[in-house]
Amino acid sequence: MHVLLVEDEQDQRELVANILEVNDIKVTQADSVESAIVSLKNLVKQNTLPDVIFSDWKLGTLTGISLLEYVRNNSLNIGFVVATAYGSVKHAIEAIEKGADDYLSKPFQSQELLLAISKANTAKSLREQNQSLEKQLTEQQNMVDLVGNAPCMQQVYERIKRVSNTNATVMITGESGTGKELAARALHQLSDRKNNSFIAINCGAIPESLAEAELFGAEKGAFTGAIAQKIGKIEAAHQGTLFLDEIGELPILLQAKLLRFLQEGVITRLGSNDEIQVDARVIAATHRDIPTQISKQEFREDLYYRLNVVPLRMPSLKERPEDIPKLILHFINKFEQQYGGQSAKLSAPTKKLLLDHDWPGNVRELSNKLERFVLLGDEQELIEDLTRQETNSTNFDTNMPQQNGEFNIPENGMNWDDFEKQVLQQALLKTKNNKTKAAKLLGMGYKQFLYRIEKFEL
Ligand SMILES: Nc1ncnc2c1ncn2[C@@H]1O[C@H](COP(=O)(O)OP(=O)(O)OP(=O)(O)O)[C@@H](O)[C@H]1O
Repeated sequence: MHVLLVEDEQDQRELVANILEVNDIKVTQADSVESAIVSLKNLVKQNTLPDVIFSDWKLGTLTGISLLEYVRNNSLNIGFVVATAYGSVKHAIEAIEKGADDYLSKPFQSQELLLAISKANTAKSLREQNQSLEKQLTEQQNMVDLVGNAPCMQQVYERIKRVSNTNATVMITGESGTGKELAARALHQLSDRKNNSFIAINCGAIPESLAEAELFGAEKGAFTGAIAQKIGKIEAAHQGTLFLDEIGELPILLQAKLLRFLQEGVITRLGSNDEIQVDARVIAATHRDIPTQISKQEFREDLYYRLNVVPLRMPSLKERPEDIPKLILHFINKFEQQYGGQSAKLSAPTKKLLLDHDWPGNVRELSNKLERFVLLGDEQELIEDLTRQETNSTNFDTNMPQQNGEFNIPENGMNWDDFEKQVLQQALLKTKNNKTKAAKLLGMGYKQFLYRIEKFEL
């Protein structure tokens, strides 16, 4: 332990220093508030702050309180003990009020001195622990949008924390609705770039003909309809984060241009020859299996390796059923606040249904269902919705490969895209092209359904 001892009477100071040193405590001595502050400044520079300051109350024309104020105002975490004259309770109270950890009335025994110093040292360590817990809490708070404590989610948080403050490219994989975008936002929030832009672009949602201008920008007149200069999403993310959602949908031509940006940090707007330096941290996400796309030559392998520097897999909701109760509470509170405070309560059997549900649409599906429940307050509707979905998923009256009411992958494999397209087509057929009903039939959000039927141009 290291103590800064402040006492203007030399005999007294040496006596106290002696007691401390005999007990293996390192002592730095000062004879006034001013010289104590000079010592502290030097110790701060050398990064060797004392653990405790033991200061006399009366120090020339000043008091130990001036030193205490200096320490606390400069947020120096040091234990502080004030030695007050015998019987001056007023001073003791003032010292404690101003943030001293303890006081000692003179004269004192050596054991009392050591005890007070040790108490102040403990108080300082507790403050240190508190600060570190608070810091962790703030970090957690920043990831507050991601709800869930399951071990697989803890691993996600751990990885997010570890890589957030680097510029490494992160490739987030996981089924639709597992929180890939939320994870990307958390990475941005926890980085030094947090005060700059977070620009998200869904590579699957822009028509191929406009994708280049969207990403890289375009000069006025670069193509028909380019009536003004357009700043692309990459440029807009300068000094911030660029989130490329559904990266697997990026047209192969643009994959080459994106690779160039990742390698050289420069872009060229459509219709221009000038190179523009852009400093953007790139995060990509996909629910598709990129290695399969690579084998079909739909995705560039070199781009994949450049993007997949840090892989982050978002677990499906099925993998973390223990988080469902927490998520239910979270969404009910969220939507109650959003739509004005009526209190929506779920009965135990409905909670059980939610727990047993398969959640093909993951957290997004849960969120959509609970939003509707809070809005309509109709528990029966929620129950019917959940049971209907279960029945539908086990009773395909279709020409799709199945046996005993259970879907089976044919021995010679199948084409997932064709399968998805067929399911979407059937949902539209069954609902006479009513997209809202078709989305509901598939347990999907309306937007998610639209995005998929646009993907297959249905
Ligand atoms: N862990 C979670 N905690 C709270 N909300 C979540 C969580 N995961 C997802 N959500 C919510 O679910 C919805 C979908 O999340 P998000 O858009 O991040 O998923 P995604 O994986 O990017 O989906 P997609 O692949 O379809 O784009 C959002 O409303 C989001 O707020």
